[in-house]
Amino acid sequence: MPNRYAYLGPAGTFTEAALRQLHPGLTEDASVPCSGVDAVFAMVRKGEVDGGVVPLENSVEGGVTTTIAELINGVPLLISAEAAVPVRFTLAARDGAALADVKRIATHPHALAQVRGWISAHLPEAETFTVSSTAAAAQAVAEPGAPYDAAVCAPIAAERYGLRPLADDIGDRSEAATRFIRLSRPGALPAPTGADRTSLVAFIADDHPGALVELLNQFALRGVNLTRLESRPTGDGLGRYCFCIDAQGHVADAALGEALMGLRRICRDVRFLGSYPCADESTGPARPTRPRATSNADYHDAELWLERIRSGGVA
Ligand SMILES: O=C(O)C(=O)C[C@]1(C(=O)O)C=C[C@@H](O)C=C1
Repeated sequence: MPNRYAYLGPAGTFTEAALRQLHPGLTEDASVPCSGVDAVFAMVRKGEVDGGVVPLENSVEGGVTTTIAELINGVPLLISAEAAVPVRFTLAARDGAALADVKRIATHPHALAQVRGWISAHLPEAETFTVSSTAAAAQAVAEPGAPYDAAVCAPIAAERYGLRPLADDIGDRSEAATRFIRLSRPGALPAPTGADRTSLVAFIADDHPGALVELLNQFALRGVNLTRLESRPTGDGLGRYCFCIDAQGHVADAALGEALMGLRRICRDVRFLGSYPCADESTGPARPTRPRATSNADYHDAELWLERIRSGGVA
């Protein structure tokens, strides 16, 4: 049986586009739409599917909080792949409706945040409503007696649910993109490709001046570039945070491996979330020039040297 993947549905979401980018040719039976990000995590955790695709962050609106909270808490899952999808929004309505008829607009909260400027310029009187996804908004608008007049969704969702676009490309930022991740149950990691990313969550041991700097130094000293740093509440009380970190490189790289060992020594807990190939340059800054002496060969040479002097050899 082919692998089955859960995703934030229904059909026509940007998440489905990400799933298809990661698995071109995936059949309808092998893709399982879920009504929420938490439902995707639950299906993967229970082993009902082989993996799941969820949004992680958007270039305009930032992190998707449900995804981040699920990654931090509960039964650990691994990120085994990522995809970057450009997001272009359409305002779509039932056939026969004109822009002037639109009084109630439905969409996903992240999508709403990306089209706010357009709505206040073109439909300042319209009320907005948030639903579980952009495609769920399109589906709701298409229903007879729908409570909404229009949906902000992907052009493909408008088409799938038989809606007519009233305005295209209504995003306030034309270059907006969302980064999606594929979740897997813990198991063998994807092999290093030379352009990988590693994700983790660090929980500092005790709050003290410089605690965050100490954490960051583990990467800086070893020439490891970070592509994302986000503090999130641990849920244990006000003022308690953990740090979600994405770093360039694979855990199999000596420098990154040593940085993780450093974190393990100084943190209360470190949740490793996976090493996986980078989607493309749009998901992080261009590869930086590594500082001197942080390559795998440099680390190996230093390890051999230490072994030699420990066993009484000549340095
Ligand atoms: O609703 C969708 O179509 C989704 O895939 C979710 C989502 C998000 O969570 O950010 C994905 C991309 C867009 O930024 C808007 C919504």
